[in-house]
Amino acid sequence: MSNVVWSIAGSDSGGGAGIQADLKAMQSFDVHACTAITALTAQNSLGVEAINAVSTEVIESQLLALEADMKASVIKIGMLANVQQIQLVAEHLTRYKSRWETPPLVVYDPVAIATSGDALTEEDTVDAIKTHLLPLVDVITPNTHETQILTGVYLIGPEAVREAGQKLRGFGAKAIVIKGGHWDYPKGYCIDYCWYDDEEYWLGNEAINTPHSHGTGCSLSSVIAACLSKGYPLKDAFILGKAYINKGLKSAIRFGEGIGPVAHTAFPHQLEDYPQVIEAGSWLGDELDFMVPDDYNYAAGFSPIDGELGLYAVVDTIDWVELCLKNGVKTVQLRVKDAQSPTLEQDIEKAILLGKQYDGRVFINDHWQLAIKHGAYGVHLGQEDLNVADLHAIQKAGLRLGLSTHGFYEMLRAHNYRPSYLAFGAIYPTTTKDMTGQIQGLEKLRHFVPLMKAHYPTVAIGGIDLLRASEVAQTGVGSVAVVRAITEAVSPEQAIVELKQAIDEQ
Ligand SMILES: Cc1ncc(COP(=O)(O)OP(=O)(O)O)c(N)n1
Ligand SMILES: Cc1ncsc1CCOP(=O)(O)O
Ligand SMILES: [Mg+2]
Repeated sequence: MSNVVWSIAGSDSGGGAGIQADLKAMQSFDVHACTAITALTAQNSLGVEAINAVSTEVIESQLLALEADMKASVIKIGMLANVQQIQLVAEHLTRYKSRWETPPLVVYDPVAIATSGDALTEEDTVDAIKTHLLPLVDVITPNTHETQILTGVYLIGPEAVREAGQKLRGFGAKAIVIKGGHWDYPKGYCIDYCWYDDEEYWLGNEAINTPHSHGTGCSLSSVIAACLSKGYPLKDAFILGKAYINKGLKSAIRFGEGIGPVAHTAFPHQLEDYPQVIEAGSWLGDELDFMVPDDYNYAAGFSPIDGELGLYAVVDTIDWVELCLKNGVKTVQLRVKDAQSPTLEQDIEKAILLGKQYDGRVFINDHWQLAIKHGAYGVHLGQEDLNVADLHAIQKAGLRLGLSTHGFYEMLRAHNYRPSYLAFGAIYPTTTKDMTGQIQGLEKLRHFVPLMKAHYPTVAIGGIDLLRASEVAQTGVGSVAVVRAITEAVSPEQAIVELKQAIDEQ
């Protein structure tokens, strides 16, 4: 995918919102932003004095120039000043979607200007948006006010938010992000909602108390567009957008007499800036009336691990466990995927004993009941296991808990459980496990590590061989987990020595 993103939006002479905000936000996420300007607004920190719509001819000339040479992977749309502009943009999007070899994703932030020219309050404008534009939109990002204008639903609680989302889908938008910045429910919190592919995602954090929030909507949707262009799934783009805005609000300052703009900083690497993933049973989940499942079983705060995990061998037999421990691997996981294996329990028991004999940390994958029964050092679980494993029992037995994460949403979900370590993957393609659509790459690992390293031991896994081990270790990740780099090596003993050298483990 190309990292070219277009912003079709209005210029804000005050530099805080519109095209100006879009360019800064996209720059922070390292994509190239092109623009097609729809209106020249005259505004400052005190308000909008005029909206000077650009003619459809001039907009079209910008779009044609970009199309000829700099096609976008994602197109972000902001202010459209009148029905003619909406129709023109819809016509062009229709062509891009049907003719381009890689059709662009469309992110639409329906801007309602609050003073003169109130773009979204004209009935024919709203009708044109619903009829012409929304069927072409992949992600719509309205705030509370814009959601109410487009759907007629007043957002008085989570059910109303879901209903509004459903209406927007009914108009054709494929995915919905409803921004809760003006919602104040529960009091003092900012809650945002995302829906796509039949799943809903809720994020929340304490509201950040600043008047200087001009341009947050434009910036959030621009970050979402940039992250989609970089290949992040929407739930991760949503998280990163929120974290970027939170970080920007904390350092926002005024430049005129009125409301200052949200600050544009950089990729958010402080966990404190990130929102919470809201799950059923949590305090925020209760406030939002989320249904708590019958087998609800939440526990947080698992036994800590002293230091980093270093070279981490993930193997499927007792012989491999023994070979690794004997050759100085200090972290080993027994990963038996055949739950019907007749020797399962005896293998787990033996692996745990070997761990004690060689003073190694032996984790058991999946089979947490047997891990507890035989007193393992720890268990490793996936995200789906969080819904079914008895986390209380694992915690009470003092076992360490390692959790898999594939992206930023899962990372924050895992953080709700305060596990003993976090694994991130798959870094590269692998043949050991089907990781289709979940390859993270080194760039995302470079963001994961600084974000989580201060809070957890970190592990990178997936497709890591001897050649790649040092570039992975250079990200600062505390552990490199491998299967084939050891089990398919000509000399596994030699591979262990070389892998340890590559990750600089003494
Ligand atoms: C260190 C480490 N990281 C990730 C995984 C994957 O675990 P999971 O998501 O539970 O998938 P399976 O391994 O069960 O297929 C792991 N095992 N170890
Ligand atoms: C279990 C697992 N989880 C994510 S990738 C992976 C397999 C890693 O195997 P390899 O090191 O052979 O690529
Ligand atoms: Mg597992």
